[in-house]
Amino acid sequence: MKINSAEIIISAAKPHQFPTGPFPEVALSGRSNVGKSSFINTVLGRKGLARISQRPGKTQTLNFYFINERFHFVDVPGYGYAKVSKKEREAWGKVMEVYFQEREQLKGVVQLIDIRHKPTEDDVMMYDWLKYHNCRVLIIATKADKIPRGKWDKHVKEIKEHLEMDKDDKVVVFSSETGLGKDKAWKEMENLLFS
Ligand SMILES: Nc1nc2c(ncn2[C@@H]2O[C@H](COP(=O)(O)OP(=O)(O)OP(=O)(O)O)[C@@H](O)[C@H]2O)c(=O)[nH]1
Ligand SMILES: [Mg+2]
Repeated sequence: MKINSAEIIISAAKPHQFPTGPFPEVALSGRSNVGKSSFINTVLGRKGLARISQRPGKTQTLNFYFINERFHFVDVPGYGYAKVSKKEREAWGKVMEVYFQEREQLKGVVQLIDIRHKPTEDDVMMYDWLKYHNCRVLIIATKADKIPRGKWDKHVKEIKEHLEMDKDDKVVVFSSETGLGKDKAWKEMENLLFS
């Protein structure tokens, strides 16, 4: 996809701040530090657009990016970050629930998983929860530059098995470092957004 324009339009802390336009959107989900913001920057070819955290758990709002005046990317705070207080976690849980359950513009979720490790309990819970709510999910197996190419297939197979993935959901091997998988990721995201 050719990117003509990409800008952040709002960092929303509450549902009433979500943009109300008719544009379709995909949300990025995944553990803290897995590489969601990096993924956004890489696929858009905009280096500093989404902030890359030095400290995990930094993204504490739903960040809406408006692309080509046609669709949204939504950067969602990472789960599995222990240093956030229980109260904060619960408040966030509510915002997220409203978002994933009620957002009509949401056409699919891109869930990032670190290709090096088996999906964590949090990863499995998130995937199950999304499936329970009938979301279409694209799995991005990211940080592929960190393991040898010869191991990719085996790790992808493990991800599929651990998540007990739907036959219809796809896995794309990806690296924000090298740009590997960018075209495939776009093909699948366009499919979610526009079909
Ligand atoms: N080698 C390598 N490093 C990556 C890749 N993607 C992200 N990183 C690094 O992983 C760290 C976390 O990346 P972020 O994009 O900030 O992760 P995030 O999921 O947005 O994190 P939160 O916003 O805290 O949930 C950064 O140091 C990135 O440079 C990748 O594909 N390969
Ligand atoms: Mg982030």
